[in-house]
Amino acid sequence: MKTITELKRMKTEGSKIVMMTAYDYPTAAFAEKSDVDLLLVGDSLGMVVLGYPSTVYVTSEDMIHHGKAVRRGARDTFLVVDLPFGTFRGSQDRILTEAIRVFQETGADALKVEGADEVLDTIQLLTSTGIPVVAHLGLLPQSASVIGGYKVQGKTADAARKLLDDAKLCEQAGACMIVVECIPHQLTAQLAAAVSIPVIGIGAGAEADGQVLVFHDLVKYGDHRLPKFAESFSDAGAVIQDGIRSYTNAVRTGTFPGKQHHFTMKEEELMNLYGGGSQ
Ligand SMILES: Nc1nc(=O)c2c([nH]1)NC[C@@H]1CN(c3ccc(C(=O)N[C@@H](CCC(=O)O)C(=O)O)cc3)CN21
Ligand SMILES: CC(C)C(=O)C(=O)O
Ligand SMILES: [Mg+2]
Repeated sequence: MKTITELKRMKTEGSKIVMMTAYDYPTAAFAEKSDVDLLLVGDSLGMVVLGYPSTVYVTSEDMIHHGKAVRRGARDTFLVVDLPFGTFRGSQDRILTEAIRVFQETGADALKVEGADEVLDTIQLLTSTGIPVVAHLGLLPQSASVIGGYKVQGKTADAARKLLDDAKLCEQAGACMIVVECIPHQLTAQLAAAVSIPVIGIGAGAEADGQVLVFHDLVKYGDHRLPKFAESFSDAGAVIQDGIRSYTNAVRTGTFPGKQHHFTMKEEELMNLYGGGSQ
């Protein structure tokens, strides 16, 4: 497993860090086999797996349920789990109780929280408790209703300056990594240079220290529209559709099940059955 120290060295050496989301056991196992550096159990699971219209309906129970499955599939990959909407605000007691529960029950290596400002205290609190924290800046899906949708962030000099300040403050608060979402690529370059912790981008250009993509986007699994920044590297949706169509066809035309799928009763038992069985 890549440790934080190794991920930091990758940043310095300029070797790109590969991260993807996973929400279940087989996907996690595939990712580990494919030598993915970091796995994220994103709260995006609410949208791509559970069918909610946004991530705000996701609960800690959801994150724990999927986090445990991913951990079982990838025991040797650095695992980040999102803290869902509303769980890292409020009293320190409440935040700690929630975070400790998710951290312990999933066996995650780090937890991710969206935002800076008031969230900086959370980053500090969790880090000082012994929970590594990944910060998340730029487009914050949990605040989409406030921002007015999924829009590119940091496009003006003022907004960019604020994001640069936030990134430094997240590092100072103890964050071990930063995910930046939907920001101009030039700003990503500046951000990555401004902090010594890895900056992982999504919709943030090639200048980030690494990239993260949602699993369902990168293999095209589902009927959702791909965000503009996403790329699908295979067409799992089409393969799955084909498979299901072939299955329905085979059942209806009688080609499945075939002889090779049959279980067979011994001839002698069959005779007993026809003959009325034991007398
Ligand atoms: N399938 C999926 N992929 C993701 O990357 C993802 C989710 N879901 N759900 C949670 C968040 C939300 N994300 C999103 C979703 C959509 C856009 C999007 O549609 N953006 C516009 C650009 C907006 C602009 O130009 O200002 C686009 O056209 O892609 C961006 C981020 C990223 N995350
Ligand atoms: C888009 C990534 C960074 C995320 O937070 C998620 O998948 O929930
Ligand atoms: Mg998320």
